[in-house]
Amino acid sequence: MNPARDPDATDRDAADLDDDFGFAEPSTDQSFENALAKARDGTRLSVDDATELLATGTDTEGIDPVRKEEVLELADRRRREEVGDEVTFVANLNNNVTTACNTGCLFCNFKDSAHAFEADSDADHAGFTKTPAESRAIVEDALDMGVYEVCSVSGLHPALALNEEHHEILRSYDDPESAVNYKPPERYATDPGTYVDQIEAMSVGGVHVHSMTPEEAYHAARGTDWDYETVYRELAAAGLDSAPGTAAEILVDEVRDVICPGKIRTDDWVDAMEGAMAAGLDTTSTMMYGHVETVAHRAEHLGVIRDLQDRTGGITEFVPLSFIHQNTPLYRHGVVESGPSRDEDELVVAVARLFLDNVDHVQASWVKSGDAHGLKLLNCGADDFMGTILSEEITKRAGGDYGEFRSFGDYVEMITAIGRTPVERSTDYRARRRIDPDDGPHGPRLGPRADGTPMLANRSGEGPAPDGESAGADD
Ligand SMILES: C[S@@+](CC[C@H](N)C(=O)[O-])C[C@H]1O[C@@H](n2cnc3c(N)ncnc32)[C@H](O)[C@@H]1O
Ligand SMILES: Nc1c(NC[C@H](O)[C@H](O)[C@H](O)CO)[nH]c(=O)[nH]c1=O
Ligand SMILES: N[C@@H](Cc1ccc(O)cc1)C(=O)O
Ligand code: SF4
Repeated sequence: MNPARDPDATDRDAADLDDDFGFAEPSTDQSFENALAKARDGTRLSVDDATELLATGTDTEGIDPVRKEEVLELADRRRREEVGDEVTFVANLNNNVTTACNTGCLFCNFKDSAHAFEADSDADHAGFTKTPAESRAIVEDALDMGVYEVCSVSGLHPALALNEEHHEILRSYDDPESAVNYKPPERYATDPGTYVDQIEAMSVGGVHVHSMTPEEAYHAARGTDWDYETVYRELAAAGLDSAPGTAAEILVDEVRDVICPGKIRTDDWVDAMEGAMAAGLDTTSTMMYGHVETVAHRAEHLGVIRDLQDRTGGITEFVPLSFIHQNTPLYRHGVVESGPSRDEDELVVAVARLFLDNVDHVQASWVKSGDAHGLKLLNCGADDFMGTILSEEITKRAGGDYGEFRSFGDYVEMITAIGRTPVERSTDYRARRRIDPDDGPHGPRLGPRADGTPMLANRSGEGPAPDGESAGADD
């Protein structure tokens, strides 16, 4: 066990942490000024350049406010040159299938110990497992509200297998629980079905199914010799349209060893993403930052994503995920004192825009940052403001309280308030609809059943939820 993951650690300051983790202090042979000049000229940035920009110079402690503004301004200009003044968002729904997971990531409070879900368990848990039929009903309901996409990411439930053949393989192990993290569905109070069952259930009425992260694809292949392309092809045949690039966290193994020792390593994550794209799926890419990593790790992570995109071209967007700390093991055990500062959020968005010259879209998240700061991030290089989502469990359980829903009316008001043009998009950004702010009331039109009716308007007595209040589907 890594001594850095001392569960009794308390009240350590950042300097101690650096020592404890044994991470090198960021320093490069590049200067901030040179890196900035390269960004200004549009020269492709190196990982060292990105480190300097993220640090506003590794030669000084902390973030220099004047240098930060220089980086943000360049990124905002680059955004305008590359994608213009439109701000996109998607009419979508989150449908997490299960919170049962034994992977033990220390930044995550979404998961519940899978033992608590067993039929004969007395343990209390606040989580859930949905059957395929329940998933279908939730998606059907959301289709009627006009959604284009269902985004589905879940815990690695021990009874989840790709398909029946996978169940047979997993069952055939001696001691499948410890050998391949498997327990048969009959041991649990609720059977989630197979991954294929869940995708088939959600793939209804022409909705776009965005699901199966690299970590889930690993789980869907565990104990077999199937490669990722084979797994994703099977899922695509069941109706999967694209894969979320979460489970990326920080794509540097010395950081993964600390925050998610049970997860796949960086090379495996990259393999899974390549497998998804070889199977013809689009993907998104993410980085969850602001916990134990240094700016050099963030820069290296961006390097991994840019290289992957050079090889594949299938990444539609980059989604920075600001670490929400309040209820997580990392914070409760005193390993970190907080998530990232707003300055860090702004610099991550800006440097992503400048460094990822082959990824068109950078997302700002109202779930992670709230409306006001989310809008600020749209002036630091971001051009997408995520989606309506209707339900949010990951950030909420981690302690975030910016709510679970934004209506088209909210979006139009926010985006026009910063002088930009609101645009409804498809998941892959190929379908785009500019919205005339004066032509309200606003609702989705790209979804297979969308007719412009405001979302939630056809639900009795329910209006859009104000900030901080739940408007999502019940789990
Ligand atoms: C909760 S997992 C669910 C899917 C699957 N189990 C996996 O790990 O890919 C999805 C992603 O949520 C993000 N996440 C989890 N906890 C978070 C937190 N406290 N703050 C910000 N993002 C978080 C992580 O990037 C993680 O990969
Ligand atoms: N940034 C967050 C997202 N982003 C995902 C988008 O809503 C959408 O699924 C994607 O852009 C593909 O079209 N989702 C969350 O649940 N939480 C976030 O913080
Ligand atoms: N990153 C995923 C979706 C996602 C993001 C953050 C989360 O906490 C959960 C899911 C995507 O856009 O493809
Ligand atoms: S991040 Fe995903 S794999 Fe890790 S504990 Fe949470 S749900 Fe499980």
